[in-house]
Amino acid sequence: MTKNVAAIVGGGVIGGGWAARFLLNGWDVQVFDPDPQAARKIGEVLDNARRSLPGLSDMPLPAEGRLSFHDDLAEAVAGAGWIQESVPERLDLKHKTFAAVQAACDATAIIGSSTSGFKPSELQQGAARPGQIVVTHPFNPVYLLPLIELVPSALNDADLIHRAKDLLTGLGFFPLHVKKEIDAHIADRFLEAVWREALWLVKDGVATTEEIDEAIRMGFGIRWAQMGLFETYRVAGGEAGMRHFMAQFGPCLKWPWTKLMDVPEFTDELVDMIAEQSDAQSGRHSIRELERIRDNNLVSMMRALKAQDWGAGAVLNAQDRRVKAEALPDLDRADLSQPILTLARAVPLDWTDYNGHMTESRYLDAFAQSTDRFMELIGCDSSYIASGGSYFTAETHIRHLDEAHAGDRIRVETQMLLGQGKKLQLFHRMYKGGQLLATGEHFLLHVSLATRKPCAPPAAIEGAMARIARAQSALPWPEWAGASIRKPG
Ligand SMILES: NC(=O)C1=CN([C@@H]2O[C@H](COP(=O)(O)OP(=O)(O)OC[C@H]3O[C@@H](n4cnc5c(N)ncnc54)[C@H](O)[C@@H]3O)[C@@H](O)[C@H]2O)C=CC1
Ligand SMILES: C[N+](C)(C)CC(=O)CC(=O)[O-]
Repeated sequence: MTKNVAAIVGGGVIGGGWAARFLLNGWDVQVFDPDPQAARKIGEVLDNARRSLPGLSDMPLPAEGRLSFHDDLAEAVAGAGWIQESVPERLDLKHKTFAAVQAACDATAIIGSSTSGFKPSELQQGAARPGQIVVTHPFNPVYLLPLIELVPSALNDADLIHRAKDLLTGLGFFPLHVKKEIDAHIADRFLEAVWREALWLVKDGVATTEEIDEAIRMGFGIRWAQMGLFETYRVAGGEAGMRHFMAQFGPCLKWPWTKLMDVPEFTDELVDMIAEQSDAQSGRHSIRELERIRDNNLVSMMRALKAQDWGAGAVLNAQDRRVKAEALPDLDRADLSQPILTLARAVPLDWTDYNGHMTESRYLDAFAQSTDRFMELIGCDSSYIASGGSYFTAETHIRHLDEAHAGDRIRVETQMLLGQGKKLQLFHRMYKGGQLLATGEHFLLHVSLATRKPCAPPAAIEGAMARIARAQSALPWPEWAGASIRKPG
């Protein structure tokens, strides 16, 4: 398979985020940025991405790609299948950049622009191959947030849009196809409206930057992460839903609740006032610290949404399902004479504790995921469970042998000690590379979900367990299996 190569043209806040997203998804990344500090800055973004992105999923990311920096733009775009432009938001600079890129890049490569506001047709003006350039507008931090506004013009053909969607989806993004080009696309229209209103509130002395941020993050900001605007307001309409909501609150739009159409002038006085308030609010943290706090919160919230299979969480789950078959072997692909790989993933940020390592309860969480996978392998999958049979765990013994940290890749291999009738006894070993981190021994009983009592499993499950038992019969009994905590003295 040929290696995927991305070129990053402009490696600042956004280009650095794109570089991290590509690299951690296995792409080689070639960067062009005239800033002599670009390598350091991208290195710091990458450090943050490595601790946060891999653990967002319940499946492993591919091996990291190779990162290189180039003084020559032509060299940076050579061989790249995706070129992401993230130079400053100036149309003349973007045009100059596209001309230089197109003089050197592959004609079939996709050139995505991170522009926050320019329409694709504006970006394409004067280009050698206008149809090769499309808006792919990301959200900061690009390595964590799923949304990409994919905005084509009439000059982009269906094949390019299709390929762009596929590649972005493969990188774990949610490409939102914006069908009608418009200044500032969809999301930045909102952000600009909210930003203008906030500027007025500060300028008029109504609220400080801190009070405005509290008004957002203590209330509607949390709501918006899960239901957006329309679904939230539908619920707010009570049993009569959206119609009632509009009847009640529609007229307010004509009341003096909004100043949105006027833009406050960015006088030195206003800039100083906002910068000083912002320093007072958050100046005790460095920007990198704030980024880490933001990433911790985002990962925890998105993983909570995963558990609900909702919104951004559903996007992450869909990505996990796509890579699962590749990441975890089924019974026909596994070497059954050895312990079976039942978990491969990175340690998520929200699995770590005050000691700075994976907390004890998450060892059980990981082993429980391995047990679920083993159940799936023997035929106790979601459709079987829906039909009324399952396993309950009756006893567990975990030994914690070594530490794991956020972003570390871990895997669990499972030996079946007993799989007969209603009894299932599993011995999990958790590794980081070649290092044994923990063992978990679990005794389970097959049950009827109707009676909640133990009962024998059907022949298909018995058969799968017998197949594994035969294959693993030569494996030695694990040291510590059957043991419990020793009596003191
Ligand atoms: N910062 C944000 O929140 C977001 C920004 N964007 C968009 O991303 C683009 C980049 O913005 P930021 O990363 O925030 O800016 P930035 O100022 O952090 O980074 C721009 C980078 O481009 C480099 N650069 C300047 N001239 C260049 C050239 N001729 N060739 C290659 N690199 C060059 C600079 O050295 C700098 O590293 C803009 O179009 C912006 O609208 C999109 C989403 C969010
Ligand atoms: C402020 N901004 C217009 C650059 C914001 C964006 O484009 C998206 C984001 O990440 O908020």
